[in-house]
Amino acid sequence: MSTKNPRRAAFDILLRIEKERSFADILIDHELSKELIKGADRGLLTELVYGVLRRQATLDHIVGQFSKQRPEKLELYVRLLLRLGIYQAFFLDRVPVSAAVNETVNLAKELAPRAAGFINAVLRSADRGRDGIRYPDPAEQPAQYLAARYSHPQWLTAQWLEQLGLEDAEALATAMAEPPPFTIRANTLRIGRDQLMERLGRDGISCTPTAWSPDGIRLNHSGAVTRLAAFGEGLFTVQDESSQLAPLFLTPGKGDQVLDACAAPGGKTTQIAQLMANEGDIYACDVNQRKLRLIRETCDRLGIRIVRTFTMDASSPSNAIREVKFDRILVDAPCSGLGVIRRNPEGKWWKQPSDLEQLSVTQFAILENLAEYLKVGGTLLYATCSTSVIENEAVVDRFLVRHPEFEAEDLRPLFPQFAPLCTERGYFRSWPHRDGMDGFFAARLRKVE
Ligand SMILES: C[S@@+](CC[C@H](N)C(=O)[O-])C[C@H]1O[C@@H](n2cnc3c(N)ncnc32)[C@H](O)[C@@H]1O
Repeated sequence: MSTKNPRRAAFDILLRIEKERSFADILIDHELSKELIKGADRGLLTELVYGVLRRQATLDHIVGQFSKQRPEKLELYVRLLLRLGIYQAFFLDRVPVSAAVNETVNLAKELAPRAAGFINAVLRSADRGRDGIRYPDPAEQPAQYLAARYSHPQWLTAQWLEQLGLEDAEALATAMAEPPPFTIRANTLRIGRDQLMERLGRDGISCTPTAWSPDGIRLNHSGAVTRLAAFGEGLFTVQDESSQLAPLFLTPGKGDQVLDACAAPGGKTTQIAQLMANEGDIYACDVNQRKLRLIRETCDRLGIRIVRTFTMDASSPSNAIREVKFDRILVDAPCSGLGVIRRNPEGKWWKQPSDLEQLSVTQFAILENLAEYLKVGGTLLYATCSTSVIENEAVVDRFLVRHPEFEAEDLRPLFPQFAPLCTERGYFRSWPHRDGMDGFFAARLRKVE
């Protein structure tokens, strides 16, 4: 049976991401499903694609030191081949440098024959000169330094510096360039966390309990967990620890009427159902009708019966919820995803600072629209997986000014166990480098009159 070179497959995927803005996970899954890449090469393909996307700016910076032409002026094929070669030679212990260079040059002979000599020369001189690579001076040009050294857009490193200062921003930049942890949540409607860990252990999966989430389990590998029998039996779902904390701050109770306004694919919807012991009503809505199927599938798998799904634009009035006053509303808002860029590294290169302002307009419109659907005394939780103040505190502040019937509740006295994860203003904000989970924000707003 024929096989495919994983480096060639990685090149093809990176090319499509550059040209079409396709998502890496979908392209990798598609390639692997063809079963033309075997054994350890399957892991190598994933590592090459994600590694190059995560380290792209650093790889270009290194190329720039050994090429007369600036990396952004190079032909796309040549730039991608050099990124692949430098990534293997500098960041992959499992590939000897000689193999990294030779394999890349062989690929170049096939894909960009006229540039094969140039690629060979750059890779070999980069290897010889690896100890002399220079980066911008962190004291003089901290944003440029973090951007080149840890491979992030410079406007983003500038934002981190403003929020955290150099030392902390450097720790964040380091964490954001690493692969993320792989975390699941036990479906406590069917099994306790300890029991599930025992079961996973018997299946040969090594794991540890999460530090903060009571139902979270961190797996020490990210293999195909959805193929495990325990997944099919609905004993767990995949969800980052930060995302597992948001529903806890909402405190939904048995028998409540709950609106999950931006619900797909349903990670938090199903956790809310768990917290309600599968009793009450959850209206799970999303503007994207196709994604509602994912919520229903997960509910079926986890044995959740109290969720009804609707297509709804949460930023404008809807007939679907016209008659209802809710005890709890979750707004897990559409956002930039700046807190999860290590999971979707391709996305960080597509975002612009102006996106944050635009998103904040939608986020505010969703809050404004949903305010009236909450009962007096009820709680609305506003959450994002963004680290940006523009999408978080600024949206909440603006909402509170316009809606004096709401007040922000300080999470620290209500949840003393999570106080170390809260900001000075009593909002939840997690950071990958400090807390070992994704970057996340949540504000608990109570309707007082
Ligand atoms: C952060 S994701 C939600 C994740 C989900 N809560 C979970 O835990 O699995 C944001 C969702 O908001 C949806 N969305 C975007 N704009 C919306 C709008 N105007 N009204 C309702 N949903 C919207 C997107 O389709 C996306 O599924």
